[in-house]
Amino acid sequence: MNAPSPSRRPRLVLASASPRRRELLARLGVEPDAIAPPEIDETPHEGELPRAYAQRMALEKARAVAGDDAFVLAGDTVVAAGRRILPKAEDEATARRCLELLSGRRHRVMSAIALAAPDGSVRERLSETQLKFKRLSATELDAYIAGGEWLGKAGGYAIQGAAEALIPWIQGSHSAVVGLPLYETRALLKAAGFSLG
Ligand SMILES: Cc1cn([C@H]2C[C@H](O)[C@@H](COP(=O)(O)OP(=O)(O)OP(=O)(O)O)O2)c(=O)[nH]c1=O
Repeated sequence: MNAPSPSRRPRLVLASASPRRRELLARLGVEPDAIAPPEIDETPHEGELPRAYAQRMALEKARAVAGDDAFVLAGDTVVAAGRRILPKAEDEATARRCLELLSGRRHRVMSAIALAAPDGSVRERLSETQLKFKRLSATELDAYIAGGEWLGKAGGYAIQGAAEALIPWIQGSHSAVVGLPLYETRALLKAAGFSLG
């Protein structure tokens, strides 16, 4: 293992542009030594299933960020309606289409994490959560869209905001839906030698 950093633990780079991942990591008492947004092609492969896609993305993000002497942590959160991978909503029309699809039904959120070690080895975990959206009326849908919280979110919603009031049922991990499954992340970091209490 590496020489201990001044914080007396291995160096850690968070390979993510997402402020939410940083905030969630802070809840484990971990402040990354550096943050490096990964630059990768996030296009799903033809016929790729949501779980495999989330795992591939987390792995590619971790590998895309050079670790030199540091561990690199990356995550990927995918909203799946059956075998379909819902897009990250970058415009209103996409968010609306996603929410119309999710309205009144159950869906899954796959949240994958990957931790690359300085020696090149990678540990991975996956968290799968099921959620149900209430059946959204046109007024509810319009109000949610007007709120703008969908921007940049997989599946066009953010459970950490107003959308939680539209979700009567969840089975799995709330933090995984927001972007970093805390239980799995803690386990991976501990297995890699981080002391997290
Ligand atoms: C479903 C859902 C997704 N999201 C977010 C989490 C992720 O940021 C985003 C899914 O996109 P990701 O590709 O997982 O992450 P990102 O592009 O935001 O950040 P990076 O790749 O740099 O780490 O959707 C929420 O914040 N709340 C939710 O309820």
